[in-house]
Amino acid sequence: MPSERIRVAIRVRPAAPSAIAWSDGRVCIANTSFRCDTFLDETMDQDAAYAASGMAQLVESVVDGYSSTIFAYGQTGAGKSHTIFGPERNLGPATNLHGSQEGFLPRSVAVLMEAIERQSLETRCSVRMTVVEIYNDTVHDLVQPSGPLAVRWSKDTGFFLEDATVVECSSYDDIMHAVLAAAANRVHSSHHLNDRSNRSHCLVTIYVDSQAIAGGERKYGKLTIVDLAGSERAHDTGAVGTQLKESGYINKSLYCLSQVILALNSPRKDTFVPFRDSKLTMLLIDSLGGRSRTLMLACVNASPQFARESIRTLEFAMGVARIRNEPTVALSPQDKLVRDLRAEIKQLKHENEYLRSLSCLSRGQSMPALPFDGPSDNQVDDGRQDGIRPRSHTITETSSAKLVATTTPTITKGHTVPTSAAVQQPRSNQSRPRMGRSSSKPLLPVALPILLRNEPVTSSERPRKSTRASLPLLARDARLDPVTTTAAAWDDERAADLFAQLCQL
Ligand SMILES: Nc1ncnc2c1ncn2[C@@H]1O[C@H](COP(=O)(O)OP(=O)(O)OP(=O)(O)O)[C@@H](O)[C@H]1O
Repeated sequence: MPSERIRVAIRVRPAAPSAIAWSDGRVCIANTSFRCDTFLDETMDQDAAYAASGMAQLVESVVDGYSSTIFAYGQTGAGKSHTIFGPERNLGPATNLHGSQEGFLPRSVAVLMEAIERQSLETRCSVRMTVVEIYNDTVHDLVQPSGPLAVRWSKDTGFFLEDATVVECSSYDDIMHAVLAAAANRVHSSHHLNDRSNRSHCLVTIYVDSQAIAGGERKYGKLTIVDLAGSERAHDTGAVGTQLKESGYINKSLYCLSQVILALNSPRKDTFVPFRDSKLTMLLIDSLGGRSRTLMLACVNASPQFARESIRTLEFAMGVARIRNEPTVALSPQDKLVRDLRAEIKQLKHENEYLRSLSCLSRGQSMPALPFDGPSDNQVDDGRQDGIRPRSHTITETSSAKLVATTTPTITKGHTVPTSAAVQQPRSNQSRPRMGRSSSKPLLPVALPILLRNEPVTSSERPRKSTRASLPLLARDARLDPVTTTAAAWDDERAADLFAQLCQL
């Protein structure tokens, strides 16, 4: 999957009067406007907000081995927990979700379990989950509360939680029971802006391991749903004592998050990204600039009283929206090694082929037959799933000769040649071949750069009309690599016809 930007949806908590307006793809608060992907206005219920957010597509890709993250950010009382968990928190069976006020989490679990069910005839999946909170910059298990959990680093898996309780689940109800029990253990308290304010960041992570029943690669998808604690100012909340201390930790970890986002948006590629500065940023490393597909819910209160805080939330969201992630399928180390080696072999074959053709050209010889005909279909790893991108264009056997001849320098099945910038001209003019009867122009210097660049032939570059006489002869040859074919035509009068054929297709 190509790299993709983190998407941002703005969720508005209703208030009357409202300070927030939306027009032409922009949100406007107190004369400040922001562009945004998705605007979930105050009239939308949870059903409509979930459908418009696009979260369901991210959740479904978890079954294919991708990581997806949704995180809710915003001022205290802006509706983060309402959006993620729903108002009542007495979550019912999946069938009751439609039309209810349940939040994004139960809806995502329902979508996930449906996707697993749909694939159950071909794919075997196992589901596990953890629920933790980060309170005062220490991580606590919410499934079986105990002492703080250590965050460790491993070369293979990145940051991970040591000894977190992992719950095996086989149904929607299993997951929701665990989530509910865990949510009840979360630290909360009351202040001026929220009767039930969460004092910690909560991370629900659902792991989906999948493998085709017929065998093959084992994939490790992951869905992370994060309800962040709200940014707050002691002046507004009236926090003192423990609450004030909690407030300090919340704001510090959100500040670390903003520093990570600032660094990720730096134009300098070597900018240090301070992921290690807080537990929150360590655990979100995959979701920000990593291999996850991520959606941010920027929660704002529509009341004019909170316009300043809402603007700060949206400024933060605009920074997040510039970050690009590289969604990647997570494989077992063995499967990953096999994939990488296949991709490397394929690349080396291409390079070898290209060097052989260059070497033949520079000696003025036709190119000997290649020892292989490109990787067979079941060997080809097109890299689409694990984010490996080929270094130059590739055309498959099914591509038409027209495409081959006019739009790309690449020709035979799965073979690739570098772009024209890398192509060298023959060293000596004397050794250059001449065009056939119909032209005295040397063929190669004219034809090769045209064939190897990624543009059609212009009218001034076309050979004279008479050189196009015997096109049918070369119709089949036009499917061949132009480097190979042109090289074969060094000492051959058919070269001009070949060139004409390629120009005409
Ligand atoms: N879209 C909405 N529609 C109706 N009520 C909402 C909406 N959003 C939030 N609320 C209500 O506003 C109150 C505060 O919301 P919530 O607890 O979700 O805020 P929060 O951002 O999670 O706050 P904190 O960071 O302090 O935990 C709740 O009573 C909630 O039901």
